[in-house]
Amino acid sequence: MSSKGKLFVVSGPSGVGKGTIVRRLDKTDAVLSVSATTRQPGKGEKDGIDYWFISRSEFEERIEKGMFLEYAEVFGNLYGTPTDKTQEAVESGKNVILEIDVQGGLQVKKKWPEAGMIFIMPPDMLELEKRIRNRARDSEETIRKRLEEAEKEIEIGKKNYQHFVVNNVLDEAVSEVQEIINSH
Ligand SMILES: Nc1nc2c(ncn2[C@@H]2O[C@H](COP(=O)(O)OP(=O)(O)O)[C@@H](O)[C@H]2O)c(=O)[nH]1
Ligand SMILES: Nc1ncnc2c1ncn2[C@@H]1O[C@H](COP(=O)(O)OP(=O)(O)O)[C@@H](O)[C@H]1O
Repeated sequence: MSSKGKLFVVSGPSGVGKGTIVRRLDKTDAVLSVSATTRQPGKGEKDGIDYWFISRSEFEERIEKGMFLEYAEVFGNLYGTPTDKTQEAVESGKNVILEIDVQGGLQVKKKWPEAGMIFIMPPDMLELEKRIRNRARDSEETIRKRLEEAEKEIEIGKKNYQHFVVNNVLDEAVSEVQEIINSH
């Protein structure tokens, strides 16, 4: 008999390095949840690997059917965590890591109070801006929106999350998140 896995939420402002960190976590006893989204796939992104890319009408149908553990609209697109896959992984004894925004994080916390809530902080706002710019993916308009949104997300994070990790030196941030997961 294997015991059940645990659920971890990893949030933080866009560009802080959440994706980079969660990709480097130990996957021996953990899986990354693959979210559904209505946004278009980016260059090199694969369906079922990075996201499940679905239409808005399909997404809305799945909301109606109660198929999401949580969902939220972020920068004009819908994002959601499929309940079935999360449940299956937890039942099979795997920890599940959800890299989701703070609105979704709060929904998970309500439904699943024992979830580990991890918030990734930037060293400072200038460094966050640099990282968003380095990605060279967003327009000036989008960059400004993401930075504005970042301030709000950090406020919500501070009030509602349990663990805080500053992503300054990447290796150190990865180790800190790993340690939180291992000791939860
Ligand atoms: N609530 C919720 N947010 C999600 C989900 N999947 C991704 N997100 C968040 O949506 C935001 C945009 O993600 P993405 O389009 O990949 O862009 P990026 O993270 O800014 O590079 C990020 O804050 C993600 O954490 C999900 O299933 N639920
Ligand atoms: N500790 C770090 N120091 C410097 N750059 C970083 C660090 N962590 C991540 N980055 C870079 O910042 C950018 C945004 O990271 P990403 O993981 O896409 O962020 P998020 O998933 O939070 O939007 C990427 O170009 C990534 O390589």
